[in-house]
Amino acid sequence: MLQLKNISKSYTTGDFTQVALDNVSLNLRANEFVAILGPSGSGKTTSLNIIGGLDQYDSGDLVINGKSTQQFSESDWDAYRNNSVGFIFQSYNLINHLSIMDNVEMGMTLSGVPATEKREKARIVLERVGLKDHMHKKPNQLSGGQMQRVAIARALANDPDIILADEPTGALDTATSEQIMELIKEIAKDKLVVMVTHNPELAAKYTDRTVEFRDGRIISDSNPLPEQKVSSDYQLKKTSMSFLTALKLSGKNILTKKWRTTLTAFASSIGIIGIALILSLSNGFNKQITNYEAGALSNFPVMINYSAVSMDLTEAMAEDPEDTLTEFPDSTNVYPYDPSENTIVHNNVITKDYLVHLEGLDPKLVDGTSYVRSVNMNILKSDGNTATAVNAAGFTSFPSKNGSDPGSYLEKYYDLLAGSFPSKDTDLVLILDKYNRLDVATVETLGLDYEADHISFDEIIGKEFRLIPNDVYYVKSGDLYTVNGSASNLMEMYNSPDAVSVKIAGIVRLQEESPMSTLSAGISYSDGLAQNFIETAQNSEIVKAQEASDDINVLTGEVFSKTAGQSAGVGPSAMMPGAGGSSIMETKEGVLTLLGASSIPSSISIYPVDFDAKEEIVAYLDKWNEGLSSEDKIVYTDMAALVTSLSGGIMNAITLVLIAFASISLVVSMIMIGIITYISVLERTKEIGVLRALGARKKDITRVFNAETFIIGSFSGLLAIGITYLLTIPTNMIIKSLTDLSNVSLLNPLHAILLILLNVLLTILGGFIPAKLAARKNPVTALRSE
Ligand SMILES: Nc1ncnc2c1ncn2[C@@H]1O[C@H](COP(=O)(O)OP(=O)(O)OP(=O)(O)O)[C@@H](O)[C@H]1O
Repeated sequence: MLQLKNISKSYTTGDFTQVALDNVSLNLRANEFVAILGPSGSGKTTSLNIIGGLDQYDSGDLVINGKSTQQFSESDWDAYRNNSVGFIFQSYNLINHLSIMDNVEMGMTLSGVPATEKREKARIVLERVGLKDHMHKKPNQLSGGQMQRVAIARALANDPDIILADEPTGALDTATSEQIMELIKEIAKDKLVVMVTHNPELAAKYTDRTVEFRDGRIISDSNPLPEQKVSSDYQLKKTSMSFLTALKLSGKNILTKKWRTTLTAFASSIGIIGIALILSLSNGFNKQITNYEAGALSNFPVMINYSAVSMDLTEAMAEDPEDTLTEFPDSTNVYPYDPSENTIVHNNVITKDYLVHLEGLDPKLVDGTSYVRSVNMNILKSDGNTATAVNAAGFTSFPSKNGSDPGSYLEKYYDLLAGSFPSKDTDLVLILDKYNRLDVATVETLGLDYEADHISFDEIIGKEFRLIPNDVYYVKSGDLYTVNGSASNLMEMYNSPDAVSVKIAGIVRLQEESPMSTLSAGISYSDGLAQNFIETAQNSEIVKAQEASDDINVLTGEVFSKTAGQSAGVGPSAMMPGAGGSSIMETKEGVLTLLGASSIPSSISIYPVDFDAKEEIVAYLDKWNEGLSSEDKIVYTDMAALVTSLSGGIMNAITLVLIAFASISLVVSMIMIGIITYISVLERTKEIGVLRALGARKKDITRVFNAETFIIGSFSGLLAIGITYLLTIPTNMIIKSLTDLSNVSLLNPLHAILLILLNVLLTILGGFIPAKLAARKNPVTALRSE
């Protein structure tokens, strides 16, 4: 039971106001077939749209089953159209990209009818309209009459109380019109059917009642119904389109324009491809750097030198760290300052306790430790007849590890070219550079022909030197000690039973795949050898004599000119045997160290097993410094950290700049998506009208277009990532040929996922305004569009 009470409706276009309905009152029975007749422009369609809730009246009231609609909200109208009204249009208004079945189901989809029930109901109504065999076709595969049957099935599917038909046979031939009218008449048996028609014969033949309009007013009614009191029990079931339905709808629409979508997706993927490539390169380079750290740089030892840079380098480089001074002042004054206050060099005083602390370091973290000891080991070599002193300045000590074979570090990183790795303290190794070169000074030390073009390994393996203990090496003459010097004496010393024989056990070279070397080429000995020498030296006569004499150098007889604290004489350069000897000889401590009285090394290098171990080692070293005054701290140098913090920072900066550039194309693609969506809105205007007529809310329309941009965004994101993965192949080939680094371009899967999400978000944003515009479209105008 439907009542139109004094309904008026007018349309204003510019200054012109057209009254479409003028105070129309009409009572309709719950079960009758009403024809609305009248000349063109008399207000027939307007009244139908108002009855169907597609258009809203200006004044009056539409009463549905006794319930006034004056207070209806937009969603009430949406629900009313969906629950209670079925529309049949002259031009069918089917959604062309959906199958017949989907078209019929749409109203039920909007009201959330479960899938199986929906399918069953659609099947029943399609059978009823005689389209059982055409269910899976698309609308454009049907004849006009069949399409109108689909429209009737759609109107019936949700079992509404009211069917509104606007010239349903207007586009059909006479025979088909009759069939359709029969169908509608049959429907009208248990429903209210209101049909607008221009054809009085059809009206007379099929309908129960004719209402005639003219100039927006009813001029005749063949079977009027007096006003009746109806109690209101009218309930509405709200509609809502799930995002999945929106996706399905837009997905099917997109399938009808595959090429356009693909091209759009490709164009909008370009920005993401740019960013993905940049990220993959930067990620790859960072990985290379990390590998480099873990490989090459992990082999960089943590060094505890006599002097170290104690402050943050950057801070030290700023001339005025407190930022209190004016640059290039106009002042006529000079400002005195003490540069030592800003000193960045820290002197480490390594003590026995510190060495004990180092012993507590977990051996699993270290490959080896090497020490620089400033002791002058008395080394002689012999050609069989004469012995000569060897300048051991070029000798280095290779890293070794407590409790392991002396050669374990070398075995890990070096190839054995001849002989064997050192297995005892008296084994020396000869380290060659990657070209198998050896500097002539070392060749000479070995007693070989340094002018020769090449020297066979055989001539080197087994070369012998002898270490002469202080008590044999130095003789007392008067109050002083001298080297037991003449040539025959040297031979005698060489043959002394106390002399320790050391031999070149093997020739080694850094492994090709090994990280870079920090050991220099030349003769290298184990720290055990130096420790043994020092142990004997500590009890030697000359050491005891020097310890007893505070101011006289027992070797030269000179008076010490400096005390230890005063001089830089105990620094590493001065402590190097043979180098800077004059300076070291100026203090008692220096001379004692040189003679082997001190077991404290001047410098320690700890070789970590890997990069993580290095972090732990550094943390362990930091522990020592806790609570110590800055002077007493032992400052280490972590070369690897210095290198990596610089390279990592630069890499990140470059990445950011490049991403900023690539982002410009993202903005462009956003605008493009906006345009494409707008075009889609224009193309789908009719569909918007149909959906609104079926009860879709404005929100649902927005959702349909958001779903469309979601699909395009996901597709273009996936496309971008796919293309990026493909592009990394040639990129890597080019980088490999240019830099010899392999697999540099490497897209992090997490970045890939984030970029896809970003792209989806941006496309939805780009299409947001057109989607909102679509939702605002007036359903009546949308339905009229072609
Ligand atoms: N959206 C609109 N904007 C402006 N005027 C409108 C609008 N819709 C309808 N009208 C006007 O309202 C009047 C009634 O239109 P309506 O479509 O109801 O007529 P009708 O009787 O259905 O005509 P026809 O038989 O030609 O379809 C007409 O003069 C029409 O121009």
